[in-house]
Amino acid sequence: MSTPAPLASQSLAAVIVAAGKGLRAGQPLPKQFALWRGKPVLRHAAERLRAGGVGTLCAVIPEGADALAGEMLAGLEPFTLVTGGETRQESVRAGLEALATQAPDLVLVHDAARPDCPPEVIARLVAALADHPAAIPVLPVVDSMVSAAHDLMKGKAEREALRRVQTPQAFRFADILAAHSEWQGPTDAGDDAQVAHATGLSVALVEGDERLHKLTFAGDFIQEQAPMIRTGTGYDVHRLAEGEELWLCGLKIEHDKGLAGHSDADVALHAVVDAVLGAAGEGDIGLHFPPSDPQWRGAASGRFVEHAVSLAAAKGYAIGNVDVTIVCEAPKIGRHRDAMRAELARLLGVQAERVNVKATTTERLGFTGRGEGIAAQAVATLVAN
Ligand SMILES: Nc1ccn([C@@H]2O[C@H](COP(=O)(O)OP(=O)(O)OP(=O)(O)O)[C@@H](O)[C@H]2O)c(=O)n1
Ligand SMILES: C[C@](O)(CO)[C@H](O)COP(=O)(O)O
Repeated sequence: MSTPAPLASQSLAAVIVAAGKGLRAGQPLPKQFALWRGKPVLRHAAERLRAGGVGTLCAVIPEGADALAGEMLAGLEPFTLVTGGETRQESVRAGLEALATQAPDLVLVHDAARPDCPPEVIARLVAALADHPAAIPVLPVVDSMVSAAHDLMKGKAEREALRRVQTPQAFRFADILAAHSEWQGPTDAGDDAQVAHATGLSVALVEGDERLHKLTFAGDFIQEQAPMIRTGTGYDVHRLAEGEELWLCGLKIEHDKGLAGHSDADVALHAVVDAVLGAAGEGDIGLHFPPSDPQWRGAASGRFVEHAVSLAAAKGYAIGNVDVTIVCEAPKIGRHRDAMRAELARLLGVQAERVNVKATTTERLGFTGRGEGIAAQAVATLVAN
């Protein structure tokens, strides 16, 4: 077994197996090349791995599919294309052998047919490799289980001892390459964890994610047709306090008080971030940038906007338009409106024409009326690429 170096300094590559026939999915093309949420399944899988920190990608594809796969992966260089085998196991081995000249420290082996890989799963897998040569994402079984003899129940199966296994599966590269090379059994192992385990490697189990669902049947494609347009709303409030800076829509505004908060407390950008995350189905700002995390202390909220836009882009969506309303008695927003609009558009990566900044007072009523705080609400639409 290879000795691990500190994880941060280790190179991470991925083998994406995309050489199957996809017969059960019944798509006009093998399922990994079919469109899902507006983009080819293989493209989604590759983009999500990149977003999770993967460097070199090796896509294992059917014979003769180089041009098609190359077009689908354009812009995601560096990647290599390798011809797969009759079974998934043979395809994985071909991918690992193709990576051998680069000898990455760590490798993820991933089904192209699982297009939505959350970066946090990759983080959990890589962290587990500090203590184990292999790590796989698993989920609990929620239905009761039986063993079967044809169409008759044979006996009860112990659900508590079972897990559903997903990909990506993570390995120290030298170990999994050796395990595949040493394998003497039939070449239809269910997955690479089985190959690793059979050669004596310990395999850590980390929490998987339902988003890693494997596209298998025609229904997976019918139900997953992406809406062309998605909408999200955001709302945020921060307290006005003396001695604080006032940041609104990414601009520092001169005022006798500023907004208090863990980051720069830009209440308008926070509302926009929540609107974009909401439209993308990616939770909220607290999930991605927890106030308990010291790295976000004093952070410029523009970073949060850019991250939300990148998450939407990874799902195949671009900003349609964003409309934000700032609710305060003072300062007066009107004279800053054009600059705010321009800066917000820059952060969102769109023309200013797609952005609108409004302001209102609450007629001196409530906390905004008394000048105790500023509120903001936003609406964002996303359009499928
Ligand atoms: N010889 C093979 C078989 C499968 N795979 C890949 O392994 C993953 C998981 O396999 P599965 O979902 O079973 O895909 P298919 O074998 O293509 O599906 P089917 O059994 O419906 O034909 C898929 O990304 C598939 O492309 C592969 O690279 N090489
Ligand atoms: C690798 C795998 O996706 C882990 O769950 C699974 O074993 C693939 O099985 P399939 O029969 O090739 O769909």
